[in-house]
Amino acid sequence: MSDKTTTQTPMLEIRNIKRDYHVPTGLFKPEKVVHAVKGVSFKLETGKTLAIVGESGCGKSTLARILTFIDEPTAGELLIEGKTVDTRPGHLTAEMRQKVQIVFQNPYGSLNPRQKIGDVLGEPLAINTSMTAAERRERATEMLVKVGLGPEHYNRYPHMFSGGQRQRIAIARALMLKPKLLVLDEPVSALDLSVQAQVLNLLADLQDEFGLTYVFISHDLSVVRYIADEVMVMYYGEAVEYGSRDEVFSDPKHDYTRTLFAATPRADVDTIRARVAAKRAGAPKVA
Ligand SMILES: Nc1ncnc2c1ncn2[C@@H]1O[C@H](COP(=O)(O)OP(=O)(O)OP(=O)(O)O)[C@@H](O)[C@H]1O
Repeated sequence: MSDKTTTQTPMLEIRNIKRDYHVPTGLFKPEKVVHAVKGVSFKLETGKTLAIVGESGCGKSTLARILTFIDEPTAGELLIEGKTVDTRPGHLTAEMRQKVQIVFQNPYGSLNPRQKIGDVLGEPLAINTSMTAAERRERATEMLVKVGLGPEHYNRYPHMFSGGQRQRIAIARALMLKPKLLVLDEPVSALDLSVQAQVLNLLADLQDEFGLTYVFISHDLSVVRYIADEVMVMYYGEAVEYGSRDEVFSDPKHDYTRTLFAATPRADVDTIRARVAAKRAGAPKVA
C-alpha cells in the first residue's frame, strides 16, 4: 500500500477471493478443476491505481471479471466502499453495478459496427437512467471532449476511427455512468507505443479530474511502472508479490517477479516513460 497509516475506507477490498472452474474431460470421466484464482486479497484506496501483472493464464482476467461482477467468485468477499457486494446472480444492485466499469483490450469487438458513436455512449444512460434523449446527447458530447475527441465524432461509426480513438471511445463509454472504479484489462496492449503513451496520459488526466480508482491489468512492466501506485504480481492464481510500485520494482521478493523483471528490457521502460513525458509537455490530444 502506498500509505499504510491511513484509516480511510478503501474504494475496493477483496478478501481471500477464489475462483475454480470445473472443466469436463470426457464422457464418464471426472471433471478437472482449474483453480484460476487461489485466495487473493488486497485493499485499494480512492484515486489510486493497482496494477495486476503476470503472464498469460495466471488468473488476471478472471480476477478482472470478478471485480466487475461479470463472473462470481467461488469463495471470498468483495467490498466496495466498505460494503460487501452480493455477487450472486440477481442480487447485485443497480447502484453497485454503476460504480464499477470495465475497459477491455480490444474495444472494436464490443462496438456495434452499425451503431453511431453517440448511440454507443448514450446506451448505458438509456438502460440505467431516466435521462431524456437531449440530456443523453449532452452527456455523450461532453464525454467525447473529455477523452480528446470532439462533438463532430458523435454521428460517426466505429470503423471511421483509429485504434487509439476507439480505445478513447471505450473509455468514454465506461465513464458515462460516472463510475468510481475502472477495471482496465490490458487497455493499451493492442496499440502502438506512441499511441499507448497518449492513452495512458489520458487515463492519468481522467483519474485526476474524476477522482477515479483504477485496477490496471497488464503483462507489460513498462506500462505498469508508469501507471501504478501499487503492484500485485500473480503467478498460477496466487498473488506472489504485493506492495507499492517502488517497493516491488526496487526490491522484488519472489523469484518469479525477479525472472519477470529480468525478461523486460530496461529500454522499454525508459522509452515509454520518455514518450509519456513528451506528450504531457504538450502533444496533440487525439491518438
Ligand atoms: N471459463 C473458464 N473455464 C475454464 N477454465 C478457465 C475459464 N476461464 C479461465 N480459465 C482458466 O483459468 C486460468 C486463468 O485464466 P485467465 O484468463 O484468468 O488468465 P490471464 O492471466 O488473464 O491470461 P490471459 O492474459 O491469457 O487472458 C487459466 O488456466 C484458464 O485456462
